[in-house]
Amino acid sequence: MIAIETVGLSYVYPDTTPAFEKVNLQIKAGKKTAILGINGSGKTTLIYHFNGIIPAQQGEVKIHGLPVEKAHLQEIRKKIGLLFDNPDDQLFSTTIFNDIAFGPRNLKLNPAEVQQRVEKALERVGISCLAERPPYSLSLGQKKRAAIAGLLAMEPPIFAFDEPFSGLDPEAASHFRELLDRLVGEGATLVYSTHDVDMAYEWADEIILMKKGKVLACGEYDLLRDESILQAASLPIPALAKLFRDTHHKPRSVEEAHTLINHIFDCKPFNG
Ligand SMILES: Nc1ncnc2c1ncn2[C@@H]1O[C@H](COP(=O)(O)OP(=O)(O)OP(=O)(O)O)[C@@H](O)[C@H]1O
Repeated sequence: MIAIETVGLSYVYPDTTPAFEKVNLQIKAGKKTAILGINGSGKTTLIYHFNGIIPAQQGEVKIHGLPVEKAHLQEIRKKIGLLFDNPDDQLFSTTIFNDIAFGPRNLKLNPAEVQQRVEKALERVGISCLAERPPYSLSLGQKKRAAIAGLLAMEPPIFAFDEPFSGLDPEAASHFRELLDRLVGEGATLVYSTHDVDMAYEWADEIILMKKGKVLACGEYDLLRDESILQAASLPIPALAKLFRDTHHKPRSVEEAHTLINHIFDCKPFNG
């Protein structure tokens, strides 16, 4: 099943800067898809098209087959939750609780259900103790968690994240990844933008590689073992792909590489 589809999608900013041109994509449901590219590739502008924050100028976007257009925006925003790179763009209420409750209240859910969704979302991102704090008083990582809780409370089947791990410390990033993995395990679709090839290699099922507003390649994560494609995108080959380049092994995490190396050294004593 296709979660997000774009056909011939192009966008030029009002000052005539082109963001991307004729983008044709199919993002699979239930997968983690990384939109990978250097700065200015068009990743953010593309993601903002997914829920209609930026309306399509040319071409179209469909979410679960439903065109993203004004008449469907309410329905579209139930289907896809979008996280901005900067959580300050997403948090605007007097308290974190009210912020997270904003979406469910808009859905006209009864107060008990709103309360239950907010509490569950706060708990999932580990910030229940911050419910009554005003957003401005939180650290960046805490704000990011609060913004994510706002999406979780809407229970959409698709999540789109612009640079989800920027500004998070390693522990917070790791918790966030675990949370997102759980969501995907429960059937959610995840699409995120990044310029981090190592992260995309380790933590994406599918890759969309962009540069200067063009999609250079789409495919499974091991597309990132292809040095010529990465060169065209002005990106380096992932460290693990480089380390195991001349072997048939494809470890995707340091832990997997560690296990593999131990196994190799157990079999053949190391004399170096
Ligand atoms: N508000 C704007 N007005 C004019 N041009 C813009 C605007 N926002 C982005 N652009 C331009 O559109 C192009 C794509 O930008 P975009 O932010 O979508 O890329 P990106 O891949 O997300 O970059 P980054 O990794 O730096 O966030 C760039 O050339 C950028 O300068």
